[in-house]
Formats: sequence, structure tokens, C-alpha cells
Amino acid sequence: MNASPAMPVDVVCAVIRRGEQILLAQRPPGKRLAGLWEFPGGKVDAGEAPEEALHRELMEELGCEVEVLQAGPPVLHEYDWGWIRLFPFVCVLSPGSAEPHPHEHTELIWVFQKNLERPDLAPADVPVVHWLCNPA
Ligand SMILES: Nc1nc2c([nH]c(=O)n2[C@@H]2O[C@H](COP(=O)(O)OP(=O)(O)OP(=O)(O)O)[C@@H](O)[C@H]2O)c(=O)[nH]1
Repeated sequence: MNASPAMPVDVVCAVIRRGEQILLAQRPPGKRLAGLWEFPGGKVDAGEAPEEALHRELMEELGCEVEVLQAGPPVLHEYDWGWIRLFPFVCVLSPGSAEPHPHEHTELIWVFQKNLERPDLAPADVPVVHWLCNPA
């Protein structure tokens, strides 16, 4: 990964809402941030628009389709391996979409928004949760 804040790795993530709950996914063993919880998503490929990456990643990781309701403010975060720029999108499952299944994660859970502030969240997701809980 790139180490510069001017050249971060772009990552998209989906805040998938279902009623009052939001989907969290647990990162699998052997990966960076293993065991921590994140919003599903992944890296944006070269030449890909963030929303395109979001739909591709969600199909790969969860086998589901979403409708994007809102794009949140990007988060620039430094990990010890480099900088990422995380683009959050608030979504709902598309009508007729398959249920999300964890193809790449250890586990999926639906949590109430007030319970998103947890110590085992991926650090770059903390400002996303803050934005969700404190809309401007
Ligand atoms: N998908 C996703 N990634 C996140 C979130 N928050 C966060 O810090 N990341 C970080 O963004 C990076 C890119 O996500 P990824 O899911 O494509 O990464 P990966 O570990 O599968 O691929 P890699 O092993 O090649 O780095 C990871 O290092 C991941 O830890 C999040 O909410 N969703």
C-alpha cells in the first residue's frame, strides 16, 4: 500500500441499513485488521468509479445488490502500512436482492446504530460512525 496522504489507497464501504439496523462484517483471520468489524466494501480498482467498486465488492463479498441513498464524507486514515481514503455510502438492499452472505468475512451481524461505537471496529470506520450518529 502507498504511504503518502497525497496518494492514499481508495477504499469504498457500504453502510447498509435495514430499518434501524446496519450491517457489520468481521474481517477474517490472516488479513490486516483480522477479527475487527468493518462495513463491507474494498479497494477501488484503477479506472473504476467509487460507486462501481461498491457494487462489485458487495456482489463479490456478500452476493447482494444495493441502492445507494447517500455518499458520506471521505475519511483519510493512516495505518502502519499506509494511508487509505475511505468513501462511505449509505445504502439499502435493492428490492429482490439476495440476502447478504459472508463469502469472505468470518461473520455478518446487524446492529443498531447506537451500538456501532465499539472498540473492535476498524479504526478508519470510527469517523464514519461519528458522521452517522451526528449528521450535520
Ligand atoms: N472493506 C473495508 N475496508 C476497510 C474498512 N475500514 C478500513 O480501515 N478498511 C481497510 O481498507 C483496506 C482495503 O480493504 P480490502 O477489504 O480490499 O482489503 P483486503 O485486506 O481484503 O486486501 P489486502 O489484504 O490486499 O489489503 C483494508 O486494509 C481494510 O482494513 C471498511 O469499513 N471496509
